Amino acid sequence: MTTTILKAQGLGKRYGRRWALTDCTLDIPAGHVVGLVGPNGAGKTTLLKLACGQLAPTAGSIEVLGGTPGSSTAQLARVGFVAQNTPTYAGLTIADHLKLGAKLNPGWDDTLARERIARLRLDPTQRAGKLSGGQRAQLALTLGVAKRPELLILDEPVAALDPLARREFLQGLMEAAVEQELSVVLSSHLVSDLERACDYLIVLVDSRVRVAGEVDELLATHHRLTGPRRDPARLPADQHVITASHTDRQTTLLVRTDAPIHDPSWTVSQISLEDLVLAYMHEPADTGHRPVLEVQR
Ligand SMILES: Nc1ncnc2c1ncn2[C@@H]1O[C@H](COP(=O)(O)OP(=O)(O)OP(=O)(O)O)[C@@H](O)[C@H]1O
Repeated sequence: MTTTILKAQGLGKRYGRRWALTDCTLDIPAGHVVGLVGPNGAGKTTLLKLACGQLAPTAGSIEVLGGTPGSSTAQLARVGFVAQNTPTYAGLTIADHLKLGAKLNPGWDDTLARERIARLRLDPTQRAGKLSGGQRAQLALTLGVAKRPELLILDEPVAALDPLARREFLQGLMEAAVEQELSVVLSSHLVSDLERACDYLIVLVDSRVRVAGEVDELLATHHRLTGPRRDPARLPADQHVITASHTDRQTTLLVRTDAPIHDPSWTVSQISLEDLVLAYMHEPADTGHRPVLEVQR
């Protein structure tokens, strides 16, 4: 079993003169449910399509499960891809989709597919065009997991679903990940969904990776500091300021540091995953150790 599911080095993709992804360097370990988050147009779909071999890089390199994406039938069989809007064939029944899955995928697990459809109480004779958005997404997920890939990639699979359908979909995804020892990468705009489903996070903004790592580790190394007003540039060198906001008398910082914060003038508080994602979404690409979001109140 490969220990790295995705390794990108200086990866870039250009459409005409416009870069959709720039200088992307990533090393994602196996065994995680990885959340890829970022605003519209950040490059998420581009990265996911590069990972499954639907696009070829313009610059740099990408390896998935130790191989070149889309380079062989064997490589294609190891990676499942559920595209945006969970596409299915409207005129085909659920049973037809399973037959097609069996025909196209050498590792197809028909028992798993049928059991999953039964568990979801879906009627195999129903045409996909007559399913609800949530049911269609579940069908697409079933096709993805029954292929028995080592890595399943999903591009905004829950975007069109209501909160209950989203929860059921993510529950099914997490169960499949555990039961089948499957690594998963999914993109979403909804941090609350990522919080529930993911244990590894990548924030992509303006075609660049801003932060990537295990959720627990990211939350343990990012802190909100509140205290008397001060210049963030004078913080210890190991405290990297992600955002800074000030009132006349008070400064609030979101900092990243591996070391404990001893300065008694700060009140240190934990941050949520949403705080972390929003902070990095504000961070411009070329930051060093200087404060990156200055807000005057
Ligand atoms: N086929 C294409 N031709 C030209 N430009 C493209 C093409 N596909 C994507 N782009 C551009 O590349 C950038 C990244 O697009 P991408 O679809 O990867 O972003 P995204 O993060 O998935 O966005 P969203 O959240 O809206 O789905 C965007 O500026 C987009 O306009």
